[in-house]
Formats: sequence, structure tokens, C-alpha cells
Amino acid sequence: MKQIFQFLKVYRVAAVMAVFLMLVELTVELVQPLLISKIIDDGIAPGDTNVVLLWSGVLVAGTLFAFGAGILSSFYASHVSQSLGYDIREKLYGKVQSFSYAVFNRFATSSLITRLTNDVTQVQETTFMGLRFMLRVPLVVIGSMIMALVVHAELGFLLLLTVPALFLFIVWIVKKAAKLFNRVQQRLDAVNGVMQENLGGMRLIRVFVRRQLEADRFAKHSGELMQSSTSALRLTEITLPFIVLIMNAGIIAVLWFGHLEIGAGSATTGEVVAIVNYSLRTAGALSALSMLVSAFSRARASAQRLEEALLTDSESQERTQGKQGVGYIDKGGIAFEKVTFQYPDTDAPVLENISFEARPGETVAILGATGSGKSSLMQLILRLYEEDKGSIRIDGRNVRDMDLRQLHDSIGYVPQEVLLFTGTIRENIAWGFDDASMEQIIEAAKKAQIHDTIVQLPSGYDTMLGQRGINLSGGQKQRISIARALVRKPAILLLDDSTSALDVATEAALLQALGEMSCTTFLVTQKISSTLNADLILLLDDGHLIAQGKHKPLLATNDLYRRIYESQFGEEGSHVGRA
Ligand SMILES: Nc1ncnc2c1ncn2[C@@H]1O[C@H](COP(=O)(O)OP(=O)(O)OP(=O)(O)O)[C@@H](O)[C@H]1O
Repeated sequence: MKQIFQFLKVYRVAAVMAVFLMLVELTVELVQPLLISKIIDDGIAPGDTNVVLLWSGVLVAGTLFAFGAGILSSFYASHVSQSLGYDIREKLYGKVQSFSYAVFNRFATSSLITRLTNDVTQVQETTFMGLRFMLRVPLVVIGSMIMALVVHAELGFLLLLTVPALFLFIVWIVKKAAKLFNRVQQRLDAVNGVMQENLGGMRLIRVFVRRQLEADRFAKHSGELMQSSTSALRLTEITLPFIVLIMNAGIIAVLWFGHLEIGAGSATTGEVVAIVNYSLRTAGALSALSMLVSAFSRARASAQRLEEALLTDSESQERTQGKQGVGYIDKGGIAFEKVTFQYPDTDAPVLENISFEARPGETVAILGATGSGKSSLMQLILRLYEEDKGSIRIDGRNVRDMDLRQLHDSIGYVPQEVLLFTGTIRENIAWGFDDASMEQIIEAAKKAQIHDTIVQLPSGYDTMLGQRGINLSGGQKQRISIARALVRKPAILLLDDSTSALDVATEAALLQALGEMSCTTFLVTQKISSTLNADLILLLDDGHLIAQGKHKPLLATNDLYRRIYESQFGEEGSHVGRA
């Protein structure tokens, strides 16, 4: 909670104003029963119309004043709570952006979305309620008790008996409910997770006839959410009837003893009415407290989840800025020296003792079975993860010493899973390199073999892409993604199985265009056709670099490479290839 309170500091003036105006409103409210008792005892009972008119006038003026103060207090409270929500969202979003890739993967995306939306809203709403009611409730209760004691000590004492017991009961509820609401938020994460997967994979779900199965999975998680929400709400909802029951018993006691006191001449009717009035106000305040309990319990759970994310370490300055603050790559020569890497929280390394050297401008093809570590190797070059042993050098400099931003600026990366955004094709190609001119965009699109396709579209480069590029074919998406990597003229180009959807002719044209560029290219591929002209082929098997070299020597000396070759070109091709 401490972190969240820090956010309030900026708005302390408005928060104080909200509370101050609420106090004004409250003071008037607390004096009202006293005025009513005066009207009854000094005006109505003796039949003095002037007294009735005078105090009624004061009562009406006070009520209007309280009304104005209440509205102004609400204005300030909503300003504070909405601004607070905005600030927390901003800070959290920035924080998530600053997570290292390993830390980012620790949080489920759906959980981060719930935190950024639902959890922030909970805190926001409770802050509003807090400013308006959190202080008001205890003050109404304490103020009513004091005023009741002032009006009539013995009858006021009855009120004093009931309130502490109720207060302890509410504290118990708050503690219990916080745990339950925490579970509600976790289950909400799960529902969001399933929803995200389902909406993202709608096409696959239909094709695999999994609609019913997925609907069942969703219903299961949604049912669990309903169950935990119901238990949490049930617990908080019993608070209200319980409070009303106890307070009504107190009011009956006040009326009973009040009538005895009036009979004995030691209390007036006005005093009994005033005490009943204070009891009713206390009951109202405690009922509001029961709603606050529910909101506060939820907000507490949400605040804890927000703080967990806010207190998670960002990527270190040293890691992002580099020890020497240098990162731009001149030539693009890459050397791996006995590199071993293991993902955090896993049992075994996914890459072991990898050594190779790619000279500037060379094309390196990485070949290997699925799961052999090809993508992981690329992630190490990008420094999304860092090696555990050995070193990676680019142009002779250890990547660990390089400025991460500059390093990424010098690398063009095309991930295995193409990600396009809602926007025009032009915007998608220029994404990450906003200064790109139209000529540069076209040049990149030509090299990526997608220019001819784009110009045939009715709106050309201004064609709007739907969500994730829904209106394009798989191969078209891949090529736009490649154009995006090329437009920045990178020193190093990493293509992670990015040509899988291209036909052989288009792929050959693309590789030729890439070969004419001066960048060092890493090409993860399953197709031997892509490796034929590579300067270096790395053959990975279960995290080990079992062979490296050019096509012909590998074909002649390595059994696995030859088998892969033969599986794609047939044995005939193998003899031709070796010749
Ligand atoms: N974020 C991660 N956390 C833990 N393990 C991971 C992570 N990413 C990948 N792995 C594991 O590392 C191993 C290598 O994965 P990697 O993605 O590098 O293989 P790959 O050769 O690129 O496979 P593919 O051809 O199927 O893309 C796999 O066993 C995989 O399960």
C-alpha cells in the first residue's frame, strides 16, 4: 500500500480540499439532530412559532451549505482518484516496458492486462470512496457518540455500547475478505488469459473444431471466478444486515429507556428524538462502512498486485546503457566463444559450448531440428537474454558492454511469429524507424520482394492492415515484416524462420537481394535450399553445435546434414550437391 500512497502525494492539496469540504458537510449534518431537538423542545412543545421558524431557517441554510460543500468535495475527490488511476497506469506501463525479457516472461500477459485495467480501476474507485467516506464514517460514528453523550449522558451511553463491538466485527471481515478478493483477481487473470488465447486463435479454434472444447474451458474458468466472487461478496454482504440488526436493537433500547426517562422527568422528547437520530446516522455510517469494507478489501488485493509489478526490478541501467555506453555496430562481425545458456528457472542449458565466427557481411544459416536452440541463439545476439558462460563479441566488443538501445538500432530482427499492427502498410514498414522516407520504404519493400504486391493493392502503401494483418497472406506478412527489418539498413539481420511461407523462387530472389546488402545475415531455416549459398552453416542438435562450415564440405563430411539434404532433394541431389 505504501507505494500506492506515494502516488497520492502529488494530489495532496486536492485531497485535503476534498476531506476538508467533507468535514464541513459532516459538521452541519452532526448539528442537525441538535437543531431538531431544539425545534421540538423550545418551539413545538411550548407552541412558540418564532423559535420554530428561526431554527427551521437555520436548519435549511445549513442543509444547503452542506449540499454545496458535498458537491465540491466530490469534484475534488474525483479529480484525485482519476488522476491517481492515470498516474499508476502510466507508471506501471512504463515499468512493464522496462522489464528485462526474462522478467517480462515471468508475468502472464493476461495478468499484466488485468493489473493495468481492473486493478487500477479498483484502487481508483476506492480512493474516491475513501476521500468521501473513509474519514466520514469514523467521524460520523465518533461525532454521533459524543453528541449523543452531550444531549443525554445515560441514553448516549447505550449508543456507546453497540459501536465498538460492531467495529471489531468489521475489522475481522476486512481481513478475511482481502484473502478472498485476492483469489478473485487471480481467477480474473485466468479468465482473461483464456479469453486472450481464444480471441487470438479464433481461426485455429474453428479449423480444429475446438469451439465447444474452448467454450467449456472458458466456462470452467468463468465458473471458478463466479464461485470465488460469490464467496467474497457473501462475506462482505452479511456485514450490512448484521449492522442493521444490532443498531435497531440499540434504537429500541434508546426508545424503551427514553420513555422511562421522560416518565421520570429526566429527559425531554426532543432529547430522545435526537439520540434516535444520532443512532440512525451511526447505523447509516456503519452500513456505508460495510460497502467500504468490500471496496477496500478488493482495492487492497489490487494494490498488492500493482505493487508487486511496480517493485519488480527494471532492467539495470548498466545492462541497458552498457559499461562503455557504446552500441552502434560498424561492420557486424559476430563471434561466439564457448557460449552456454540456460533459461531462468529451468533445469538444463538450451545451448552448450557454442563457438563460431561470422565475418562482416557474411550469411550464416542456422539449421537444426525444432527445439534445438536456433531462436535462443538469436535472442542472445539481441541480448534479450544473456549467456551464462563464454562470451559473444560483435566487432570485437563484448555485447554485455554495449548500449542496448544502440545495439537494437543496429540489428534488423524478423521474429518467427510475424507481428503486424493496425495501420497502413507504410506505417508497418516504417515502424521503429519513423524517419524513414518513402524512397527508403520502397527500397526495403523491393528487397523484401513485396513491392510489386503492394503497388497492385487499390491503396498501395496506404492500404490499411486489419488487426495483425488479417487481410494479408502468410507470405505477404512475412515479407512486410522483413521489409520493416531492412528499412533501417541494419548492420546485422536476424531472420528467424521468416521465409517459411515463401515459395522457392521468391525466397531465392529475396536471398539474392539480401546477399547484395552489406549486412551480416543470420538465417534460421528448415530448408536446405536456403543454406546452399550461405558462407557459414551452423548445424544445431539439442543445444550443441555439431557441425559448421559451407554446404559442400558439410555434405561430404556430416551424416545428419546429408540426411536432411537427401530428405529434401532426394539421394540424386546429394551426389550432385557433393560433386
Ligand atoms: N522462454 C523460455 N523459457 C524456457 N525455455 C524455453 C524458452 N524459450 C524456449 N525454451 C526452450 O529452449 C529450447 C530451445 O528453444 P528454441 O526456441 O531456441 O528452439 P528452436 O530451435 O528455435 O525451435 P523451432 O525450430 O521450433 O523454433 C526448447 O527446448 C524450448 O522448450
